[in-house]
Amino acid sequence: MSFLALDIGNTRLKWAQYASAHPKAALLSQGAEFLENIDKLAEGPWHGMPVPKQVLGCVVAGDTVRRRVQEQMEHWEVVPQWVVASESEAGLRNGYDHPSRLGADRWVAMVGAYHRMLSQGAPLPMVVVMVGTAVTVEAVDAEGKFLGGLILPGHGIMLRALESGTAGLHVPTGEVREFPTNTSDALTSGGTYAIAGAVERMVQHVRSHCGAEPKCIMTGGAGWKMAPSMTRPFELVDNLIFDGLLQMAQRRFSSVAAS
Ligand SMILES: Nc1ncnc2c1ncn2[C@@H]1O[C@H](COP(=O)(O)OP(=O)(O)O)[C@@H](O)[C@H]1O
Ligand SMILES: CC(C)(COP(=O)(O)O)[C@@H](O)C(=O)NCCC(=O)O
Ligand SMILES: [K+]
Repeated sequence: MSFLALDIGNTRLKWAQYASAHPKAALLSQGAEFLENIDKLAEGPWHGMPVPKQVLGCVVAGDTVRRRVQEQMEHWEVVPQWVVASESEAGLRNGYDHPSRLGADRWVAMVGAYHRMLSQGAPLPMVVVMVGTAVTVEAVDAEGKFLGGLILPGHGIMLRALESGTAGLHVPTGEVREFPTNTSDALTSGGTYAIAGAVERMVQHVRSHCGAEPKCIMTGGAGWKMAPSMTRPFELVDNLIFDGLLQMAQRRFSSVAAS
């Protein structure tokens, strides 16, 4: 009866198995694999897993990776569904010029964030930050309209770009400091505050556009690294994408999920 949620980013595949396709369903098992290890899912972490009844995922790592993951599910005879961002789904409306060109992970994370915010009280505008390979900073109004968002390089990409574009920046990872006094700390702090600064600008944009203080919510594999350096309180959520996939799955599979 179980439901398998998949979040395939540019660095890692994250998976979570739930008792059913419902936001309140019990989490049965979960894991994460770097993309170089995804060809061993069936013989590794997924070996002996009860056959899921439904699979819903989002993938931004390209068609080859998606096919490699599908191969790991062939013995299950379940047809996975992959989210494509649309004009509207699960209470969200998509303000992108070309809605389907919005990264599926961004769309799903916003759905998760929106329902989380609604469950906590009166509707508020939101800033949704996802810190993964790349960093995305989304603006959503209190009615669930995605207004637009920023894409920035993540920590790793920023460091690699600086290393490859200069002669003198090959140093170990440093600490975040207000006034860095060595190259390692200068690089680490520069990247962290570049992200924090971009987020702060988006908070200002949302506040003046919506006329209300936004709820700020952050997720992604490197979210914990950013949390202490933000200029305002952020709710750090383990995986907004799984929350969003459960919301979408409940609506997409409702007739079967009820049985
Ligand atoms: N235990 C960890 N394993 C992998 N990446 C981690 C870990 N902790 C932090 N990270 C950071 O998180 C980023 C990957 O986050 P993730 O959400 O998996 O990205 P994506 O969704 O783009 O694949 C990496 O850039 C890495 O710096
Ligand atoms: C922005 C992203 C690269 C983020 O990827 P991630 O860091 O999650 O691996 C991904 O959402 C993507 O490829 N988006 C398509 C372009 C867009 O959203 O405009
Ligand atoms: K991601």
